[in-house]
Amino acid sequence: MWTKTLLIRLTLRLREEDSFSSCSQETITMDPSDHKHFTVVDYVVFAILLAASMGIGLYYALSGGRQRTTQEFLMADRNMHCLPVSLSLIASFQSAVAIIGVPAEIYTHGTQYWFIGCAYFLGLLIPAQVYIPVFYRLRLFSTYQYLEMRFSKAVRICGTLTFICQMVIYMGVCVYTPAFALNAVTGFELWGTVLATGLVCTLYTTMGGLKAVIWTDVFQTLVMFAGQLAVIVVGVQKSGGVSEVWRKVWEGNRISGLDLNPDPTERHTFWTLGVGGIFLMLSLYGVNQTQVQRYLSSRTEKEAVRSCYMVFPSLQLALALSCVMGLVMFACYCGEDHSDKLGSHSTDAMVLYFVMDMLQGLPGLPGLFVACLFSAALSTISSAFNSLATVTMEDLIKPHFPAMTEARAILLSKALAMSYGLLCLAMAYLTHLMGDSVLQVALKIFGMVGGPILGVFSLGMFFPWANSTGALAGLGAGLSVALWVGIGSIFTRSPGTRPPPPNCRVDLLSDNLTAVIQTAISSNLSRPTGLKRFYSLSYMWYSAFNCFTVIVIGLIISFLTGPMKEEDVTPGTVFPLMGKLLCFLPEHLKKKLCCVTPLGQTPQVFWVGSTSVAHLEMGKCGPSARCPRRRVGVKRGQTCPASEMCKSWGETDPQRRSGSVTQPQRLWVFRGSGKTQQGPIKKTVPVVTARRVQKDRKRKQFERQTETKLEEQGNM
Ligand SMILES: CC(C)(CO)[C@@H](O)C(=O)NCCC(=O)O
Ligand code: NA
Repeated sequence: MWTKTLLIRLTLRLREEDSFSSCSQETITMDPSDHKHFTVVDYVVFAILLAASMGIGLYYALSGGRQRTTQEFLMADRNMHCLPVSLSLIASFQSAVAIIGVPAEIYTHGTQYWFIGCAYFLGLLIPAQVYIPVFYRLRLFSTYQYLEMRFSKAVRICGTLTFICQMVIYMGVCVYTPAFALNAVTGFELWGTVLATGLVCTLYTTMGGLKAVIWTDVFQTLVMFAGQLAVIVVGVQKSGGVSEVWRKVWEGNRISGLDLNPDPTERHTFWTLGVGGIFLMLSLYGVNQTQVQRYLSSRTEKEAVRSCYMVFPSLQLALALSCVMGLVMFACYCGEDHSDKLGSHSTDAMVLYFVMDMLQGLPGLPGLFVACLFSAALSTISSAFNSLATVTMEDLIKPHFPAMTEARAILLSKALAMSYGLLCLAMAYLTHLMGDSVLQVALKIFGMVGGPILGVFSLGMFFPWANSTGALAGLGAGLSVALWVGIGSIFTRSPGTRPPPPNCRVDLLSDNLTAVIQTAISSNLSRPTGLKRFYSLSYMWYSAFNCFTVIVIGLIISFLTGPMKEEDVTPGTVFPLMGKLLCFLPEHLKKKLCCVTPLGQTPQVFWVGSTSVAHLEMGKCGPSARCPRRRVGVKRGQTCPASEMCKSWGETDPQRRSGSVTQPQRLWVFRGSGKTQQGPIKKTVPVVTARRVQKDRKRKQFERQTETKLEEQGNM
């Protein structure tokens, strides 16, 4: 295999000669000791970013419901549109790590990483079609509530703790990256920057709740794109235009073809990126609380699904921008080693060096790029803080203190956001000690800790036989194997010397050839075997591998300890995957094979006046409603036994039971399957303002229908 590549490269080499990059000769005029690229304009641009973010936080702290309910603070009143939600979804996992790490990856290893874009198709389609409908219809507060409904409290707590670990470690990398890069290049105080980032972020997250987090995300995502675009435009211009950049990256062999090598230890191939990447995407966009919280804050399920689809183009754009930036950097810097000027061997730091090099002398642009880095970081950190506060509150604290007042709960949520902020600063220090490429560190964390979490959710959602013991054992096994491989990989990593900076032309130095052949031969000879081979599994497979470990162990233990029956599983928690895949089979066969119970329908939200409530209490179903409890033979608009209605609805709204409702009320009514989820319908959301009522034409029409129908029924 390698000999073939070598031959091709050799031919390339022999064909070409001469020339050095013109770009680098022109532009590297920077004095290595000169670390100050910031003019007053730059500081102003950067200050505007921070001020605007704080402003948005303040706005939501003082407007609307003033963040006095957890429903508003953590769920944005479940009233968001898809556009802000989708921009906020990309912002969650697109941090300074990607802005700096992806160009560094492309610069050193070529465009192979770009194939991760292929994983976005299924990686977003599956969440939209499978995970979002399940979570949304259960009307959860936190994803981990799902684990309790499907399995047990213990699974929920273990899931929550795993998630907290994942996010806190990831936060460390996120806080550290921009601070580290800035320090290396502009001489910004490292720990001062880390502290400032943490502080600003904690403040606006704490003040403005999820609404502020989502709207600052929108603003920050736009700043992020603008900063990257600025670097690319200026960089291309300085290196002599698009065709010149293309010529250089082509000659430098940076454009990678589709690598179909099936070897799972190969770091980046189409299979590791395009297929392993799907599982990475599922763990991030399907079951990660940060994202699920955004889906749940959407006003309807359709809107949530739409926002997930809308992530696709923006994520492709983000990926393309950072890859192109890496290529432009190559066109300018190939064959040069700037590590002595930087005092650091990290390619990550070199990316920032390149940016500042390009943008110097253009007042405002260095400021814009630093704003871009911080936007990316802040949007990720704020989302993570908010989600951490949510799970700690909903999954760890509230279940043990059910009588806590709302005011107390909100105070505690804020205190939590604050203390997680401090914890992340500590984690930033840990990253500082690790010294790997930041992109790889972040993606490894997602795979090692996120993979097992994805496994538990998938086990519950697709396999009705899985029981609580199986889930716990599976999660434990998944995490252990993940740690084993992850830590093993650190220790078996070949200590080898740092690779030289990539050459402009693969043919430039003929004496390099011997070196290349030698490395190729030695790497071929020292091909890892046995356990070492297991340790050298590509980190892009971590998510998939760990997810499957959880599922396999989970199923084995479940079958050993007594599998669950489909009837015993909480309705709406199992996705009828087999039923959908085997739709061509006759009904009785499908029933035998399990997994045919459809998901519950989205609760139909409608408003009823006091009259209709009275009627409902007397035992009339709403026009499009079925009995909330399964009743055989009850059809649309028919009367169902009063005892059933009052029992189930009385439980959900004590106010209505006492008959004191005078204003329109919102009710959740389930249509379709006839099964109701008792669990999640804990709260009815009271009182809509008169203006909103007028605005919503459809609802009014529905109300009118309700009234006439009920009058008719009353007259009968
Ligand atoms: C999560 C993906 C892979 C999604 O494209 C990408 O945004 C990425 O590589 N992120 C790295 C982690 C970060 O930017 O914080
Ligand atoms: Na971000």
